[in-house]
Amino acid sequence: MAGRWLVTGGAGYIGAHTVRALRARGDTVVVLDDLSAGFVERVDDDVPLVRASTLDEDAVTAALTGHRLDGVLHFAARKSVPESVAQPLYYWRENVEGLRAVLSACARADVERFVYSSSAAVYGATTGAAVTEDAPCEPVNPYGTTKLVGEWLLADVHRATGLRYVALRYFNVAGAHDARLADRGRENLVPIALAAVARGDAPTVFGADYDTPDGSCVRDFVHVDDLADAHVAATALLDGPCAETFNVGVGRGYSVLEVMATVARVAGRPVDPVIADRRPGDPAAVVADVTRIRERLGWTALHDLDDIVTSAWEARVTPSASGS
Ligand SMILES: O=c1ccn([C@@H]2O[C@H](COP(=O)(O)OP(=O)(O)O[C@H]3O[C@H](CO)[C@H](O)[C@H](O)[C@H]3O)[C@@H](O)[C@H]2O)c(=O)[nH]1
Repeated sequence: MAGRWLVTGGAGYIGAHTVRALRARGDTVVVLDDLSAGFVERVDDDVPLVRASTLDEDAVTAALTGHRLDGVLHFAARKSVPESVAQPLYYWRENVEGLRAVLSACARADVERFVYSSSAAVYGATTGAAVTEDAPCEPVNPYGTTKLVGEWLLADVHRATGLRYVALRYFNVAGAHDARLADRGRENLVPIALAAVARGDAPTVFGADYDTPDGSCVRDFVHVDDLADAHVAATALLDGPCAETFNVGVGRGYSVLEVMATVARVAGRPVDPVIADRRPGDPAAVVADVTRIRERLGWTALHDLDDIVTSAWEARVTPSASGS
């Protein structure tokens, strides 16, 4: 059934890609975004944009009732690990209090379908083996803590009111559908490495002495278009009672050095990275077990690392000081 969705953070990188995928299915979308990190150019002219913070419960309620919406995809949040370490109170307000306010608005507007952006950061330092959704959650930074508390809040509300929800734990998201929707931030490996190579600078590898095949960290890189499709697939579960959590990754790890080699190939330029010290807080390997999402949703990633880096290279835009 085509839905009528409020997409919070719909002017952000992942939110805007998901708006595109929902509309391609024929769903109706209203975006709520305070544009603190999002960009108005990412919102199509024929999509209503409510310029408000998720902390403004009355504005969220009015958007839900005014547009007769029946579900929420909640992307609006802060997502920088180092920033969360420096400013935990800010992260608890934006990510936890923001979610609480949106859920409260849902209760007031009788909206009972909810998709939540969670993160592999909820697991903390994993053993390196592919991690299932039942693995212990022991986040190692405030960003991960706020995402995990959000999952607990959803579970509590589900038990109390029957709220139907799906929580998606994203692994390392990269790539772009096109330049307009692309990630404009410089917070993650792929955009940082591509920007360095475009400038003619050597990218940096944080640590080549890990207990991994080539010594650099291993991550599970998922294309943002695949992630957007996972959200569309997840909405189907909300037609009935639902309280589920899924990893969203490819199920295969690539090392930072493998990413550098892919960047060199895609950019057609030699890349000779600088090997630097380990970055504090980095687990050696984080890879998703994707059995559950494949079996329950029939979703599987279609794009590999080559597609991810190629799409990000083709869509690269002028670096901005902030934004995502
Ligand atoms: O210039 C760089 C940038 C990053 N890295 C390395 O590349 C890997 C990936 O780093 P990112 O910062 O791109 O991503 P993280 O794995 O640290 O974190 C990402 O994935 C997490 C979940 O696993 C959270 O979702 C988080 O928000 C998201 O940024 C790390 O080993 C990092 O040290 C480099 O070597 N050089």
